[in-house]
Amino acid sequence: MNDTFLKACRGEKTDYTPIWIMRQAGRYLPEYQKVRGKVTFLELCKTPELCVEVTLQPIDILNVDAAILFSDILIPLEAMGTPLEFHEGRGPVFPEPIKNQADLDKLRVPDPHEHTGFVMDTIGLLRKELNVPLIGFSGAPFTCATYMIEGGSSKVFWETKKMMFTNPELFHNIMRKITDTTTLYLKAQAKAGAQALQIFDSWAGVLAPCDFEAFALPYVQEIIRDLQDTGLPIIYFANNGATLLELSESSGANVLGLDWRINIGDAIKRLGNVAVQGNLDPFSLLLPKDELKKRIGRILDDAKDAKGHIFNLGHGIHQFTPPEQAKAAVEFVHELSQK
Ligand SMILES: Cc1c2[nH]c(c1CCC(=O)O)Cc1[nH]c(c(CCC(=O)O)c1C)Cc1[nH]c(c(CCC(=O)O)c1C)Cc1[nH]c(c(C)c1CCC(=O)O)C2
Repeated sequence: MNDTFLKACRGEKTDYTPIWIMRQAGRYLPEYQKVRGKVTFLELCKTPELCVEVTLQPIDILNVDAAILFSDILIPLEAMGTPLEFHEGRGPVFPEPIKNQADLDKLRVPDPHEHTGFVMDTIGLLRKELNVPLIGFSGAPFTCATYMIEGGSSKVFWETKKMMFTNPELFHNIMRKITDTTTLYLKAQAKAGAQALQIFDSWAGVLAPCDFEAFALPYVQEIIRDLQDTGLPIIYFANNGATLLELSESSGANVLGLDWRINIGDAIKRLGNVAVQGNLDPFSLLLPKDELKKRIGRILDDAKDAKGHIFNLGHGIHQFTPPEQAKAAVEFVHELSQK
């Protein structure tokens, strides 16, 4: 069992810097495309045997030090009772976005086994196959709320911010229900066998620090507090969150994910007793190999004083990235960080 990733999460000494890649299972891999060609994305997410297959693909192909459950942050939201669709080229769509309290009242806090049993089944199956740790995950309540309020992806978050500022009570009621759902969902993943949990706050960076503190952070803090009895390391990734670093640390997470917009050494100087994960710009995988290697070396060097460093990209790998570049990056991290 390769436990380098878990050691780094806990801030323990490791023989080398572990690496995994956000969205490491996905469309940039022809092996994924082949499985995905036979089913829709949601069918894939709901078929444990196929989820196991695509979760394992990058472990073998890239030689990464951790696996991440194949699923999506929107799966538990659909389980709350709101229809979810994925449209080719447009991403996720919630055709019935939450507009008022009556819309919210129609949604439940789902039992994770009854409504998302396929996720727990996938975790159980994966643990029998894996020789690296398995990361479970969810979205953070704010990021989840944006999808349910906007009805899908957004650039300006008009509906979300309008609700925050003109009907904060409804906004907080939505956050309450998503938080209760998320806590139960992550606890169930821990019980099913996940060995670390990552909370993705992809859109946290669109908030002013004061609004992040008032509308988003308390719910993340609550989830992390309620997960303490699982004993699992928790990774909190607030994308575009360089201005939110100190607040993010107060989430109580063991590890903070960093995007590429901040120098990792500067981030570490601002933080206390927390490990960091990141932070190579996903697009720098397109650099010629010698330059890619130099960049990786610089990040490893800048992170040398970290309480623990897990190498990763600063956000998900782009779908047109050549897989051999990702493979080379993993090799460079392992080679350059060898103690
Ligand atoms: C915001 C968000 C989503 N999903 C996720 C986030 C947070 C991370 C981030 O900020 O990138 C998280 C996610 N989505 C997926 C995983 C699987 C595990 C892994 O990282 O390998 C994880 C961890 C699979 C997926 N989730 C999705 C795909 C592509 C679906 C396909 O095969 O067509 C995959 C592999 C679809 C998805 N799912 C989501 C969107 C916006 C989209 C469409 C955009 C796109 O197509 O890239 C919501």
